[in-house]
Parts: sequence; C-alpha cells; structure tokens
Amino acid sequence: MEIDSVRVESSVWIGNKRYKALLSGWYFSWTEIDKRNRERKTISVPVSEVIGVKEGRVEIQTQKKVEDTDLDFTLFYVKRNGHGLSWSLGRTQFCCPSRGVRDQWTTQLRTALKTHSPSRPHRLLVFINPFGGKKRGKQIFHSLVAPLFELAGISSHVVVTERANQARDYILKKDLTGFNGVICVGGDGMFSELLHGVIGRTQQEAGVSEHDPTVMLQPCDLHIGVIPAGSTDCVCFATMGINDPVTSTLHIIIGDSQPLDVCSVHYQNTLVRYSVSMVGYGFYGDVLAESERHRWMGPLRYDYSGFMVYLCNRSYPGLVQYLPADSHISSPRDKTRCLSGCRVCSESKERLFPHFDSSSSLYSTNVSQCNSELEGEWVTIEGRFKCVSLTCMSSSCPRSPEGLSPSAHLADGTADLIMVRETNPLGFLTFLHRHTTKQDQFDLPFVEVHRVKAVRFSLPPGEAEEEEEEYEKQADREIQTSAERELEDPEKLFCGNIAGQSQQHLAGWKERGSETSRLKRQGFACVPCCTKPRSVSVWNCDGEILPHTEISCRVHGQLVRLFARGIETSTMQ
Ligand SMILES: CCCCCCCCCCCCC/C=C/[C@@H](O)[C@H](CO)NC(=O)CCCCCCCCCCCCCCC
Ligand SMILES: Nc1ncnc2c1ncn2[C@@H]1O[C@H](COP(=O)(O)OP(=O)(O)OP(=O)(O)O)[C@@H](O)[C@H]1O
Ligand SMILES: [Ca+2]
Repeated sequence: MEIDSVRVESSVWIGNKRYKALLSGWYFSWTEIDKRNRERKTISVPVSEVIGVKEGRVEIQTQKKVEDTDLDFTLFYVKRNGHGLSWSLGRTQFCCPSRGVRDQWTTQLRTALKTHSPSRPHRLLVFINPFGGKKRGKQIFHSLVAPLFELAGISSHVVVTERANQARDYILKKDLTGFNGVICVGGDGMFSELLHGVIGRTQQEAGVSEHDPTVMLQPCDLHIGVIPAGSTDCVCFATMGINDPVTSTLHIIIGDSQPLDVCSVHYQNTLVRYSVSMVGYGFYGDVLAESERHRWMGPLRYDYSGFMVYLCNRSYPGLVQYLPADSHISSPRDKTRCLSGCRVCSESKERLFPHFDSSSSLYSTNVSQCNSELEGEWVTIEGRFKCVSLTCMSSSCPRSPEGLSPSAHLADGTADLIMVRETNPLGFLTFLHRHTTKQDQFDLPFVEVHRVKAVRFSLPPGEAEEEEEEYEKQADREIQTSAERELEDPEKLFCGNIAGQSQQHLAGWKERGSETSRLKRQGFACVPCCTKPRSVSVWNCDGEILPHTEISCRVHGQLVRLFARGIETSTMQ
C-alpha cells in the first residue's frame, strides 16, 4: 500500500476481479485491472457521499457481518438511480491483500470522511406525526430511516407526536444542546411546525421581535430535515425534486445544506405565520377550507375539494400592493430553473447579508439594513381575482411537477406573486391544467406574475364593505361560536407563542368561527364555499387557514437551512 499526504493506493479485490483502489483529494475510486494489467472501468465516489465504512462483509439491511474475514471491508455510499434525483444506498465489498492494508484503508477512509464532511450531523431530534398522509410515518422511520442513521453513526432522539403543535413547542421550550438538526417525518404541516419552532427559538435567543414586519430576522443555524410522509410534501419535492424517504435520509446524513427563503405573514403589527410554500387567497383558500371537512379521504381530499370548488366558479374583489424585486437579477418568466448550486441564489447572499461578520458568524439585526431590502416603489392593483398566490419557491409537488411558479428560486430573497383575474370556467381550467404540463401557465391574458419582496392585501372599499358588514353582523349574533370554544383551549390554535396572545388575532378566529357556525346552523352541508358571503375568501398559508383577510407579507431571504441541496441536473454514476 502506498500512502503519501495526498494519495492512498493499493490493490484490492471485488469478487474475483482485481482493482486499483485510490483515495485522492475529495474522491475514493476503484479501477478494474485486467489480466494484462490494463486499466478498465473506474467507479468514483466523492468522500462527502460516503455513508460508512465497516470491517468485514456487511449486509445493507441487517448491517450484520455475513463473513468475518480479516481482509475485507465494506463501503456504503450514495448511489444515484434513474435520472439521479432518487438516491439509494450503494455497497461494495473490498478484499485486501493483508489485514494491515485493510486496517489502513478503514482508518484512512474514516479520517478523510471527517476532513471532507465537517458539517455532518451527529445527533438529531426526530418528530414523527403518526397521523400524517397515509399514516405510515412510524413505519417509514423505523424501516427505512433509522437503519441508515445507525449505519452512519448518527444518534437520534425520537418523539412520536400526540397532538398538533407538540413538535413546535418542544423546539421552542426544551434544551436542544447537542442536537445538530431537527427532522420531521410527516407532511408540510409537520414541516411548518419545525419551521415555526426553529425561527421562533432563534429570534428569542437573539432578542429579535418577530412581530415587527420591518425587522431583520436572525438566520437560523439549526438545520431542518424532511422525511416525506404527508399528503402534498411540497417542501420536500421542491427542494429535492422527489418525495422519497431514503433520498431525504441520505441528504441528512451527508449534511447537505440548502438555504430557504421564508415569508412572514402579518396582520397589522402582529406576526400571524411563516410560509415557505404558498400563501394563497381565493381558489386555494377555498380548496383548503373545503378539504378540512373531508380529512377522512386522506390525500385525495384536495382533488375532491378542488373539483367542488372549481364548480363554484367564485372570484373575489381585492386590492393587491407589492414591492417589486430587482428585475435585472431574475424574472418569474425567464424560463430558468433554480437548480443545485444556483447562481442567482448564491449571488443573493451578499445582497441579503451585507454586514455578515464571518469571524463571529453573526448577522447584524440593525433595522436600517433591513429597510434597504424594503426600499422601492409599491405598485397597486385592484380587481376581481380567481386567486392571488405568493410563493417563495417553485412549490412543485407530485400534483404539479413544475410548480406554482416554475422559475422561482429557493434562496434569492424574493417570492413570486401570481394574480389570476376573474375569467370564465374554461379559462381557469386551462390555467389549472397547465400546472400539470410543461405549458406556461402565465401565458394567459387574465394571469399576471411579478417577482416581489413584499405584498399587502386588502378588500377594496365599496363593493366589499356592504357584504362585510352583513358578514360581521352575523358573526356578532353568534354568542357561543365554535371559535370561542376553541379559544378556551388555545393549544388547538396555531402559533400560541407568537400570534395566539394577540387580541386581534383571536378576534380574527372568532370571525371565522362565527361564519362556520352560522353556515352549519343554516344547514348548508355541502360545498360551503358557495354559501359564503360573495366578497371574501380565506388565505391558505402552507396548508393552514389564516384567521385574517387583510394581511401583509414580507420575504426573509435565506432565513432557514434544510438538509438538502436543491434539484440536481442528471449526474449518473
Ligand atoms: C385539470 C387538472 C387540474 C389540476 C390542477 C393542479 C394544480 C395543483 C397546484 C398545486 C399547488 C400546490 C401548492 C402547495 C401548497 C402547499 O403549501 C399546501 C401544504 O401542503 N398544500 C395545500 O394547500 C393543498 C392545496 C392543494 C391544491 C390542489 C388543487 C387541486 C385542484 C384540482 C382541480 C380540479 C378541477 C377539475 C375540473 C374539471
Ligand atoms: N399526533 C398528532 N395528532 C394530531 N395532529 C397532529 C399530530 N402531530 C402533528 N399533527 C398536525 O397534523 C397536521 C398535518 O400533518 P402532516 O403535515 O404531517 O400531514 P398531512 O396529512 O400531509 O398534512 P398536509 O396536508 O399538511 O400535508 C400538522 O399541521 C400537524 O400540526
Ligand atoms: Ca425565493
């Protein structure tokens, strides 16, 4: 065996074939040597994608040695399947000329792993929602994820949730010393819990008020991992290009890091929620409201509700104001895609954090800096809309593989505002259908899309007012509303820590509760969206209904980090 400071090389055998194994720089490779000593095919694995090295011949599933010889070692690594987005565990068993050489290889490979993958997690906090999606969260974790963590030497503390918001509260309140990341096994709702926990905790520790819409929030160090086991799994799909628990697990193990933009949603001066995917009014709000009544259908509830809401053919008046992003940098119609190593996103870092102090890893939370991100001329648009949606990323998902805004970026500090004006049912169906094909859904006369840094939505004076008054009167008549009953147990509401204490916020819920209760008493059992006051829809914020209509949204560039690397272009091994 030859070892110098940059290279380790020796002959090894795989089966009955001889190979030259070489560890050089960032790669470990093995090249077949034929009987005439000529070099044949080489397989090369980046050290950063090695999952583990074990002495002996080890099986993948059981991790047990099938044969304990002194000459063998087994290498586990990331293997790309198909077009490369789906990852599985690769395994190769090497036989060395002597035990000394075998021990040298295992030592050298483990040292290289430590040097070249310093950001790998060692200890993770895992939250499993046993009721998410098809209710397979626990099974997915124990059969697919836990064995890989064990192989990679990662220890985990597992919490199977017993109630909504348990994961968020745990992150906000418990001692997290020693954890390198938090993982959710569930859907977008579970991800959202982790998101709120991680952002909330980071701001608490930095002494930053989340309610102030002009403040620069402190970016979060604790990484979030997503093992998809939900209904839509949009966050996973849009950051990995695939919903596959093994792929997600391997990205977590190798410590991939993908920054993500987050949109904060405010009502007056109160934080309501954070969103990474979609804040949508009109169609998507109505679909969500309708789908809540059909939870028993599982993931199919969205298709059923989508169909029912489509039949209602509603549109809503609204006043939309937005702060445009710099159109020289990128545009939602530039036909590009945000892929792994995206130039637009990496060049955004300096703009987003001009005063980053690399020596202390601290970001200044000076308000004036943040205001520079909020500079510019606001644009106002008034009209009747089928839907108004804001998305920080493409929001691609299996239902819509290109997403709500195919050219949106994961980490550029902007979101795309999509406004679909009132149109005939066929026009809207064309718009919806284009989400399922590669056709441009923005190339329609009633659709507008803008890349923005902030958005405000309000009901236009006049038309909306009359109906709103009626709506409020009805709500006031309700004494014991369903919302009031819920208020007795604030835990049932979302974000008890941030928005739950706000009286305005509670009033918003009261308003919605009154509406639901009124409709129920009037006996409107099917398609409630058709029975709502004509002028008002609800906001869908990453799959949660918001209690307010008039909201303002602001994008916080690269606020959180996921164990992911964005969508890779085809890179077959
Ligand atoms: C003709 C086929 C048209 C298919 C149209 C498909 C459009 C799909 C667009 C998907 C956008 C997903 C945005 C992501 C949102 C997530 O943050 C959030 C949390 O998980 N999910 C939802 O709110 C869940 C919302 C899910 C919305 C599903 C909408 C389904 C619409 C079906 C309409 C059928 C009309 C048929 C008329 C004949
Ligand atoms: N043990 C629990 N009991 C009830 N609800 C829970 C529990 N654990 C988590 N939740 C809540 O369930 C909601 C939905 O969970 P999750 O996102 O995992 O699954 P989902 O069915 O895919 O939903 P989504 O439509 O959001 O994708 C989350 O908002 C979460 O807060
Ligand atoms: Ca973005």
